[in-house]
Amino acid sequence: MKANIKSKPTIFMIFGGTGDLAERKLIPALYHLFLDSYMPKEFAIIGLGRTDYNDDSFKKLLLGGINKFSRSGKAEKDKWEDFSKHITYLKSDVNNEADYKKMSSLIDGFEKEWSETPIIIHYLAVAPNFFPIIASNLAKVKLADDCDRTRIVIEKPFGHDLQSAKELNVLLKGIFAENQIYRIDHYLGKETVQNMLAFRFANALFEPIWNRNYIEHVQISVTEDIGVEDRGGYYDGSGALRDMVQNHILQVLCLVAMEPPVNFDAEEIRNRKVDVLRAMRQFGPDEIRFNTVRGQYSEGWVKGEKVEGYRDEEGVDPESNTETFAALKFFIDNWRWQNVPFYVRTGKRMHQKASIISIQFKDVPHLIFPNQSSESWQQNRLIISIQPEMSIRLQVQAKRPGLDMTLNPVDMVFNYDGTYENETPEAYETLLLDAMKGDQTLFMRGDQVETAWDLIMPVLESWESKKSISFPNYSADSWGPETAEALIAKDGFHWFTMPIKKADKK
Ligand SMILES: NC(=O)C1=CN([C@@H]2O[C@H](COP(=O)(O)OP(=O)(O)OC[C@H]3O[C@@H](n4cnc5c(N)ncnc54)[C@H](OP(=O)(O)O)[C@@H]3O)[C@@H](O)[C@H]2O)C=CC1
Ligand SMILES: O=C1O[C@H](COP(=O)(O)O)[C@@H](O)[C@H](O)[C@H]1O
Repeated sequence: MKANIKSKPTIFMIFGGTGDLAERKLIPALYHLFLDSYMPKEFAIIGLGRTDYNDDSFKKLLLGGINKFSRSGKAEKDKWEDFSKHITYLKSDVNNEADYKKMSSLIDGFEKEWSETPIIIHYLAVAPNFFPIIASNLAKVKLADDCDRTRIVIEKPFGHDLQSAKELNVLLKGIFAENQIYRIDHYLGKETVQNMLAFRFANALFEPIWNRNYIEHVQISVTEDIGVEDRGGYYDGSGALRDMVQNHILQVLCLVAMEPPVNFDAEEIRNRKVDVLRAMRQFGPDEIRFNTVRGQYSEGWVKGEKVEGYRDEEGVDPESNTETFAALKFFIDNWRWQNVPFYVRTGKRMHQKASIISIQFKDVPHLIFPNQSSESWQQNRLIISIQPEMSIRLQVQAKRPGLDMTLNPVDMVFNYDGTYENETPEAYETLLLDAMKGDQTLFMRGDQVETAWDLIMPVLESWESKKSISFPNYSADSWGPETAEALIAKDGFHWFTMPIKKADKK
């Protein structure tokens, strides 16, 4: 992939430049944008943190990150040298006002030498408790007030609940205009997630059947095989509902369920998405009891190795009642989706890493083929696999070759592998480039975040008030608690799972 559209001169201020996210995601993404000629000629990356680095030792840290985490493997020496000329480290503490003056003079230095006034992107890759102080201090040194010039990228989590999300929005909106605020949700940058828009709105075929008349139910399943890894401290105060459902899963659901936008403008797309959230049915006590399930993993065996239970993970309270699995049944109260259940589930330490949207269509009105067994009969299903396989499959019934009329389900498959030769960019590449271009389509607007919190608050509150749940209730390497199967089985359905390929088998 080689670019021919250049952004304006740009300065990336990476608060938390010495942290895990910068090392694993942000710097490798910027490096790839540079390799693919998307970076402007004049750009600077200013890494910020308290650790005692100089420019050279900081660059060494980042090179290590690229070599380990970049999608193209180790950096080529000359390319890295060209790229790293743009990197500077500024030792600074976000709480120290004097350090913002240093930031300001560093920026002034670039401005004086460059051909054009640069865009300044403040990327907040720090713990959320620092978001307010950074925003306020940036305002004090006038690094926030120019709408055309300064942008702020806010990492997740955006708030811990509805109240804190509202407070953060009020604070940010007191300093920045909405068109300067980029609330990141990295799922929206994934190639396959963006493709939902193309699939639905660039093909005439699907729109007529994309509704309650033809669709029986929808599933969105984001299962992970990893545990909480080294993020136990954060995760234990969060849980699956906050960590995955409130943001990534609801954003994906919006793309599946939204009405056709009239154009591809950021505001239009975001308006249509927020319409879905507004139409989603609120959870009352009965819905919480019957339509939600939570779980927590115990120890188990993964690929022949013993893994710890959640309560034994580092940073986790040994008596923790935080959920590592959540499954919910949602309804959207509008004309298109009335009475179509949307089942979502997510969990850690599950049997397979797979993010899948499965859309099951209604059965044929009358079956003319007698004697078909239940194994050979599958209602039409559209499976959009977000990752790791990137594909869209349409399951249809076909006649099995033979002398009798025996049917079986077959897949019509579009797989990214084998269709496209160019490599798929990482979500952060797309999102950082959009932030540079000033395109907010794939970022969450303030009202979207609040509406999503509003929807899940009753569930969070109910789960947090009822501590008597008997956790752990699923073992590592399983498909989650049995009650999650029951949630969907009582409606006559099953969770769809991707067939495990030979190479993936344990
Ligand atoms: N890591 C990931 O995969 C993901 C992270 N996120 C989000 O990104 C953000 C960062 O996460 P992550 O990188 O994992 O966290 P880390 O703990 O790895 O990094 C935290 C960063 O904050 C800096 N920092 C801490 N205190 C101060 C201070 N007083 N002044 C200046 N800098 C400070 C640290 O620098 P130093 O110690 O040098 O001061 C470090 O660079 C969080 O909001 C997280 O939720 C979101 C999705 C995924
Ligand atoms: O935001 C998060 O996402 C990751 C999963 O992201 P993916 O791109 O690997 O699917 C999840 O592991 C993490 O807990 C959560 O904070």
